[in-house]
Amino acid sequence: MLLRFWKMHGLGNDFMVVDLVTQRARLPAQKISEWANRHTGIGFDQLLLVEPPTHPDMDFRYRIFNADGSEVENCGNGARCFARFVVDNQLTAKRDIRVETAGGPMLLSLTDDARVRVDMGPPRLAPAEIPFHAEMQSLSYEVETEQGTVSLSAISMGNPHAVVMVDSVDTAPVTTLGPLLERHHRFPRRVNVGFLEVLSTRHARLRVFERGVGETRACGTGACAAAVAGIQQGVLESPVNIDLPGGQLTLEWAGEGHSVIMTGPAERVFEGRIPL
Ligand SMILES: N[C@H](CCC[C@H](N)C(=O)O)C(=O)O
Repeated sequence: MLLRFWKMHGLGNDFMVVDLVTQRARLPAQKISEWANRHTGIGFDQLLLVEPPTHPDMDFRYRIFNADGSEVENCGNGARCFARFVVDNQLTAKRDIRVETAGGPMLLSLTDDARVRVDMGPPRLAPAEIPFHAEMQSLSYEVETEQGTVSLSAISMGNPHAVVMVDSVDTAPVTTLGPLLERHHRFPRRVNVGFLEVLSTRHARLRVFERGVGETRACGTGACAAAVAGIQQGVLESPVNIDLPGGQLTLEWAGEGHSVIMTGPAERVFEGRIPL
């Protein structure tokens, strides 16, 4: 069969998006990493699947696979593209779309200025929920690595994030410390690693070494985790604009127990079909 898909991106974090509501297909795991290859495949950071919901109060099931084929709990940039995809493909007439993910429910809303607003749900801060090995919950943790002791925040947006404060993202050790922390034994399910430079209480820069991918042009859940870490430590205030290499996201968070709200763009690049 030929599988229909859209190539999309959110601030350069790019996706293959597949409708499994009107198409019936089983996608073998090894196909994902083949298709993700930027030279011999389609090329993407993540594969996003649009599926019928398993819960009656949800509109869709939203599944996410990294380029290495690993299935993960959440993808923020992908959520905005998911909303654009299901509306533009007439899979829903709604403008507020409830999706179930492995990391919990989210509400996706198309805004008047063609951006997408996502209620990402509340961050999880308890070490066991991240998961992260620590004696007790803290705003930041000291983690021993081959490059010395690193101070970081550990936060889950359904998927695990480490946030490292840096003086400049331009000189941050993304390609050396990123992989060391991604696979650090204290993160038993690996971790996404964000490097956060605070410019003012309402503005910051961020680079992310993503679990299962490497550095991406943007990471939505990473921006959420960075905003939570900065607000908790009193160096950022809500709402905060975070500049990633691919562009800017706006994050809002009213504090522990409240959802993180992320707003940003979602673009379609092309439509395609691939033999399956
Ligand atoms: N690499 C992430 C999944 C994609 C997250 C990112 N693309 C986003 O926009 O949130 C993980 O393994 O948890």
